[in-house]
Amino acid sequence: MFKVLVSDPISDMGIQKLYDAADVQVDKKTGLSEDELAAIIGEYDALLVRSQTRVTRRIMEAGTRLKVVGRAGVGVDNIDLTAATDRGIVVINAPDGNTITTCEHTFAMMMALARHIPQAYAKTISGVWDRKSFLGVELRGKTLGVVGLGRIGSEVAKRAKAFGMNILGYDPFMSEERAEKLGIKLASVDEIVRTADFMTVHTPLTPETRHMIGRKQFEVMKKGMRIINCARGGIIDELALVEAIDQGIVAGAAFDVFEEEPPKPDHPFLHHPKIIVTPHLGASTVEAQENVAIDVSEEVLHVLRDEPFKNAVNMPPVPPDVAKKLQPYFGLGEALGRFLGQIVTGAVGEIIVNYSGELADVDTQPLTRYLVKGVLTNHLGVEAVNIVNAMHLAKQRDVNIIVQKSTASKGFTNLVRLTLKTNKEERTVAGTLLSGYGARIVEIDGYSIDASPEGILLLVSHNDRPGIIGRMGTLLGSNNVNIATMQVGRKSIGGSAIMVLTVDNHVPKEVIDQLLQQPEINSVHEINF
Ligand SMILES: NC(=O)C1=CN([C@@H]2O[C@H](COP(=O)(O)OP(=O)(O)OC[C@H]3O[C@@H](n4cnc5c(N)ncnc54)[C@H](O)[C@@H]3O)[C@@H](O)[C@H]2O)C=CC1
Ligand SMILES: O=C(O)C(=O)COP(=O)(O)O
Repeated sequence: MFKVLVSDPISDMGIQKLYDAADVQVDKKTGLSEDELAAIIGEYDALLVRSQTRVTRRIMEAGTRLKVVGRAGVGVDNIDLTAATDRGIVVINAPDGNTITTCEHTFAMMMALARHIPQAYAKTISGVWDRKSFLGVELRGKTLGVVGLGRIGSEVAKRAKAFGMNILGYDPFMSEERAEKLGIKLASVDEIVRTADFMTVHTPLTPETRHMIGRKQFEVMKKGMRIINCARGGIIDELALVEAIDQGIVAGAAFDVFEEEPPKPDHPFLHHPKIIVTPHLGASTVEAQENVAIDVSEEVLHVLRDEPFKNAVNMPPVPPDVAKKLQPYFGLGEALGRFLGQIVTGAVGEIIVNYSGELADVDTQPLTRYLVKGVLTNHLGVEAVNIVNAMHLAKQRDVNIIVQKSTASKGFTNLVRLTLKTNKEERTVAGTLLSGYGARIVEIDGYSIDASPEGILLLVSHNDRPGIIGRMGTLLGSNNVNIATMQVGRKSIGGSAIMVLTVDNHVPKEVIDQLLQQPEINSVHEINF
């Protein structure tokens, strides 16, 4: 008999399958403190939560029988994924069940924003009949910019067409063909902020999306823009947004999510006449709550019964024989993926992996998952991609994965070469596992190099001229960025060259901009592992 604990308010209809299962006993105990949960979790095989229960390392460790944690929703911010993975506990979420509901909430916010509904409601019920202050705008004929065209963003775009809106969209994983089918004109974030009338974001919160709409974007933004965020707090810089509204650049904003939830009582959004807010209600409908509960219950049953499951958000254990051979390469594979994922521009259409040397004779499938995971992590977020779903996510995005094997390994006993083809460029990195030294990057876009894929790297492409290296050092040094190691690669004297620096701290955006203004420096990328 499997024992399942439901510790948050989850739809009873949705988890009926668990109640009906002859091999499952369900207990519902909501509102437990961490101490109370830690005291009882040892009896359970599965834990079902929403966002309230904090499933900490302590809970995972006390859950000696715990095989699976199910999240009835998308975000798993409240679950310690590393602790779950360490303990071999599978974490399941329900990514599809609340898509439409959140999309509809986005529209509710967009229309409330366009017609000042919350402000007009408040005034009317206060006894003031004010028809002058709330002149709205139509959606028809306006341009909507959608940043993030995944499940929710694509549905928003579809519905916006029914309102007669023109759609501009940005997502590094959206191909021209899919965009065309959805009636979306692909554009950069810059084009969107300069030309759209409304703008909505639907990305996860990642280092790349944090403050992706900030001061710089507000400076060039079309006057009168209206902005909606029903994704995650922090994608739009809150303080910069308030400034942009006060300067008359942004006409209004509608937010369901905050950088800190719940927001402090003095948060400027809560007192601004042009900002409307809801308390993270995006997924809160009867239907979505039922859907996510059904999906997560089914998946939890699969895990408990040792049947195949698909929505795991952490890493499942790898079979011991495969692990023994490949485990040492997993870190290298993921690092190569993360490296290229952070430097390519354009929509990734093809991932080509070439294994050579001693890897040519091994079943490298699990390793390929790590490479693909690394590539996708940069855009989809650490929470969304794991080795279970990496290939599935790539396929969903029409990304073609090609695996090749060859015996030529440039003198290395093993070599992993990764190439990404996007609609704009093709880039390659190769790495090896050196016994005693660990993972090394040995080639970048055909330049020989020797760098360790860890910490923070700076990749600079420049023209091979005297003085560049010195200028780089001076500029970084004067901005308090300490260089730990430096490698230079070139194909011919005076030709194009690359520099790979390991730095001890993040390089501020302004410093990268200063580097880019230097003559002979063509591109600069900070890469985080
Ligand atoms: N307010 C609420 O209650 C809810 C919020 N959400 C949030 O909504 C967001 C979207 O959810 P889904 O559509 O289900 O996720 P998804 O994974 O289907 O879509 C996210 C999309 O963002 C794209 N993306 C990543 N980095 C990007 C970048 N730098 N620029 C442009 N696009 C980028 C990805 O390629 C992906 O297609 C997530 O943050 C999720 O947590 C989801 C459900 C309810
Ligand atoms: O599913 C998500 O990511 C959400 O943001 C909704 O979370 P909730 O279950 O409403 O706390």
